[in-house]
Amino acid sequence: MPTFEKKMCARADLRERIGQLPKPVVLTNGVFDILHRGHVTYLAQARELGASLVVAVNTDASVKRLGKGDDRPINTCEDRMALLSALESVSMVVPFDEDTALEVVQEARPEIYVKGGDYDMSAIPEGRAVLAYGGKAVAIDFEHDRSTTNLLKKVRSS
Ligand SMILES: Nc1ncnc2c1ncn2[C@@H]1O[C@H](COP(=O)(O)OP(=O)(O)OP(=O)(O)O)[C@@H](O)[C@H]1O
Ligand SMILES: O=P(O)(O)O[C@@H]1O[C@H]([C@H](O)CO)[C@@H](O)[C@H](O)[C@@H]1O
Repeated sequence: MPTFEKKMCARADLRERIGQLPKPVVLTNGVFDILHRGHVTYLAQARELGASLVVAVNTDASVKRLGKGDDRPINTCEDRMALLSALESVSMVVPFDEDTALEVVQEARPEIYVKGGDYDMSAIPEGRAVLAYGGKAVAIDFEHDRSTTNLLKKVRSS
């Protein structure tokens, strides 16, 4: 097993493994179906806000429920987690099967919760939960105009 795959954490081990990470811990969540420059820039910026970055990744079943398309996700949860684990900015990845990452946030209690600038922190359950226990919720502005959906459109029209 490549060393980076050790960053992949089973959901059942989250509480124990998060306690071993340097603080402050930054946590974010998402689908990350086809990794692109917008994602990696955003993750590098998120990591800069703290000492460790944890990424909670939607399981394949939970991606299906988000309604991004019948053929999504393109990459399995295992593969999406492995790619994220290989990034220098990422300290740990964990899957989640719920509709939101609220339970992950409540279990991990990160000092800082981050999403891309397309989200209003006070309007999402994860952001509200972190603010309620005195943590920080930060929206990071988009730096590159990229999305998995647009990449797929490009591939399909070529
Ligand atoms: N271009 C971007 N710049 C900065 N952050 C981004 C960018 N694209 C996505 N993000 C952030 O990365 C996380 C995961 O995003 P997501 O997987 O939804 O990306 P996406 O490429 O927009 O996907 P999709 O097209 O499937 O909706 C989210 O927190 C989102 O806000
Ligand atoms: O990659 P996405 O589509 O940005 O990820 C989603 O984010 C949602 C957000 O945290 C608001 O709750 C989350 O609910 C959803 O499960 C995806 O992770």
